Amino acid sequence: MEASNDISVNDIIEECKSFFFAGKQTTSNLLTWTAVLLAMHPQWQVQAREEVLRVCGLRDIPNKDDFVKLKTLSMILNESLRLYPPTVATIRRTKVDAELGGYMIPHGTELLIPILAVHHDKAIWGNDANEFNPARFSGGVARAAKHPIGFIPFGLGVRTCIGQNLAILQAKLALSIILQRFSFKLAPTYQHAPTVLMLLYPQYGAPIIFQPLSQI
Ligand code: HEM
Repeated sequence: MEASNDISVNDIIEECKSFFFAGKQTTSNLLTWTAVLLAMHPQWQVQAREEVLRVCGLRDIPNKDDFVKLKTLSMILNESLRLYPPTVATIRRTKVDAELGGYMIPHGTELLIPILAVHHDKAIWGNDANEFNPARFSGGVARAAKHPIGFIPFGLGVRTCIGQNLAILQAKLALSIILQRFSFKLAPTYQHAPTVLMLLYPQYGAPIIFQPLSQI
């Protein structure tokens, strides 16, 4: 029997499941790590809050014109995605025999692209590769690393993440609203233990204490 090119109901259900998984945990993961990093580095939290208040005021939810002005927040999100990329690796399979960096890769070989390792490579990021320094992104993503594709939290090429703009938009929106209203710090029970369970998670959770700015 000839295979049908029609999209079945089952195909659509499977696509929806992919989008729910690919979209939800990754973005909430990004928000978690960014909150942890801002709690660990209060000077960046203050800078991010000052920017949000300057651009959006005390209560207004950022609109589409505001988003491009939130440069510090963009730098912070990029640095968070660099240090703690929710997706730690991606995979490619060669369709033909290929040569890559002087190596012959036979057709059908699976290659693991270690996003987490690339993001912590001192040859690409310098000696402070393991430190939180959003300022490295101040000249834009292209200038942050010594290699043009040193920053790949959303993968690369034709199969790059389809939801990356949505993820950044959601993260900026959520963080702006939080920064406008709360100051936050790590709870004494926080233990820093990034671990991979499909995605990169804080193994013992991320207990954070939020204090309304109105009470400070
Ligand atoms: C911080 C949030 C996110 C991160 C870190 C992330 C990361 C990634 C990565 C690394 C890939 C593999 C790309 C490659 O192999 O080159 C991917 C693929 C994908 N992502 Fe995301 N993603 C995020 C958010 C989202 C959102 C919000 C959606 C949808 C609403 C989404 C949907 C997808 C889909 C459908 C693919 C498969 C694309 C394809 O194979 O053509 N992702 N993502």
